[in-house]
Amino acid sequence: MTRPTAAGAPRRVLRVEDVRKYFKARRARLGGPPRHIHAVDSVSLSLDAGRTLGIVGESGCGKSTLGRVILGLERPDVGTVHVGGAAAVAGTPDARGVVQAVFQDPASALDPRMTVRQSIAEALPGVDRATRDRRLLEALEEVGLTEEYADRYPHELSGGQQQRVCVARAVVAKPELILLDEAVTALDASLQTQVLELLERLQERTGVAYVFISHDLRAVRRFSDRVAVMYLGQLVEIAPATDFDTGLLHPYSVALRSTEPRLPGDAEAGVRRIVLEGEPPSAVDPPTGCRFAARCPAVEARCREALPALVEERPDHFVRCIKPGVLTTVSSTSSEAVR
Ligand SMILES: Nc1ncnc2c1ncn2[C@@H]1O[C@H](COP(=O)(O)OP(=O)(O)OP(=O)(O)O)[C@@H](O)[C@H]1O
Repeated sequence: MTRPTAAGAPRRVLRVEDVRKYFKARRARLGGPPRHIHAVDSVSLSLDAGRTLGIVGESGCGKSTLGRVILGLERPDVGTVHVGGAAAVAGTPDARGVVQAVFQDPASALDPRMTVRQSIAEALPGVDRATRDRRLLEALEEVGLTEEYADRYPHELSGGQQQRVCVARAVVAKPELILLDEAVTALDASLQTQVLELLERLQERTGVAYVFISHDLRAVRRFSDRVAVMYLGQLVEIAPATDFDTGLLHPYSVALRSTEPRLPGDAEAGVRRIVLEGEPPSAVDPPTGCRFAARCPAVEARCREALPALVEERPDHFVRCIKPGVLTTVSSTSSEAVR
């Protein structure tokens, strides 16, 4: 559900504009030139209230760094991030409370010396006690926990209950955007479903937007409205989640999608697995041209010459490739895949 503004247009709650985040890398040799890890490189995207943007890509492609920049925990070297309907700059006092986060490991996210009540109250600084208690109970109810959990310590809760407390702590300040960084990865399948359903209900009711970072492509596809695919610090594709099954256009996205484990009952006969050779190139001083060229099954000489732009190939579907759609996961014969 997208919450319309007074004028009827959707309310934008995240605007990432040409964000670059580089970290210093070790010099190749003593006295050699300084080198940088291009963790996030020229990423632009936006998100409206009530919508969910999934972010996927191999380990080290920059998903969490982008998340930390959105949260204001890292300052971008270039570019800006605006959060909330009032477009506060991430990391400034105006952005406080506008964005919250839920991370992978609830046990380490919760202070073992604090009760649930204390942990959640921390997210409401300066709020009087009566209001705080009321908001605490509302937040607990929101995540399906009763008042009796308020005075428990984290070790007295199951992993699923701990993650519910983390969600309650994230929602109690009524943020406009919540970053979910592998937020359900540590939970077993049925708990994952429960937490995702809880987040969906919350979104329908409040219009909160989610950025959902995950390695679990199945969960991303099911939970997100749009999916962004990152490779070596850059967006290579950003598309409606409905295009995720057979409509992906970048060879890397297609290969990534093809490695998703199939479950019994998946109606996907003819889907073939594309095994990528080699590791992603180093994020230190990445190659010119398409960053996926070294591993792309459909590479041509011109792919290495210049970095392709992110182009809108279909409505609301952007891809960074000079031959979009050259690879498909669905093949009419088991060997055909590269056209
Ligand atoms: N504080 C840091 N200092 C130096 N390098 C960093 C730092 N944080 C991240 N990096 C590097 O930036 C790149 C992107 O890392 P990031 O953690 O954002 O990737 P990721 O896609 O979230 O990976 P994963 O899925 O494994 O969490 C990697 O090369 C990583 O080593």
